[in-house]
Amino acid sequence: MLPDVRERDMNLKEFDESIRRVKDFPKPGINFYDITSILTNSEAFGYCLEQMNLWIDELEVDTLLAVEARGFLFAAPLAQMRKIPLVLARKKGKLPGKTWCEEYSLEYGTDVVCIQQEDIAPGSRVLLIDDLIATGGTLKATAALVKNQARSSLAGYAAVIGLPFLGYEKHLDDAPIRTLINYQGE
Ligand SMILES: O=P(O)(O)OC[C@H]1O[C@H](OP(=O)(O)OP(=O)(O)O)[C@H](O)[C@@H]1O
Ligand SMILES: Nc1ncnc2[nH]cnc12
Repeated sequence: MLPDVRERDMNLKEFDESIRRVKDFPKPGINFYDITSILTNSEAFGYCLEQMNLWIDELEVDTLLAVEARGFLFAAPLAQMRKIPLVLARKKGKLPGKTWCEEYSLEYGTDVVCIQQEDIAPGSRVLLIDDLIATGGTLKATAALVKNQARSSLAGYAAVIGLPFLGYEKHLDDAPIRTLINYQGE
């Protein structure tokens, strides 16, 4: 479902046009939604931050957790705007100190995501942020770290782009999902 767009914001067509598509990347058959073209368009980037900021209030969030690498770009300015902690979920081997890690499957492979044990205060209410949700595997694994290891609760899942035809809703059924734009197929 496409989101409502307030009149003073970008309209949905303009926002859609700000997202570059790259066919057959990183593998044949994948239609890649490239958010770097949002970052070079300050109106589009600002629209993302403004809308995500509303989700922080709506979902009563006190901590942001961003997924490597493209989730960082949206979560970092938001965390600073709202003066709330930003926790990084990174691929295995990138974070120093004690970590919790979880393996997951991707649309195009498998990977391992980790967070630092000291970074989330137990009892936090965490919004997970990424650029795009495809199968939901990345966010599901990250959510498991928040709930089972960090003993915190999940306020929701947030991303710029959703690809619901890849089935993420069935994997992320334990908290609200928020996306700015959804694509229904290739
Ligand atoms: O919903 P899923 O099927 O899990 O897929 C979505 C994930 O895939 C992409 O990241 P990728 O693993 O390509 O890493 P990158 O951001 O570091 O390039 C994207 O940025 C999401 O994190
Ligand atoms: N189709 C896609 N476009 C961009 N990032 C992705 N991550 C997983 N699938 C993707």
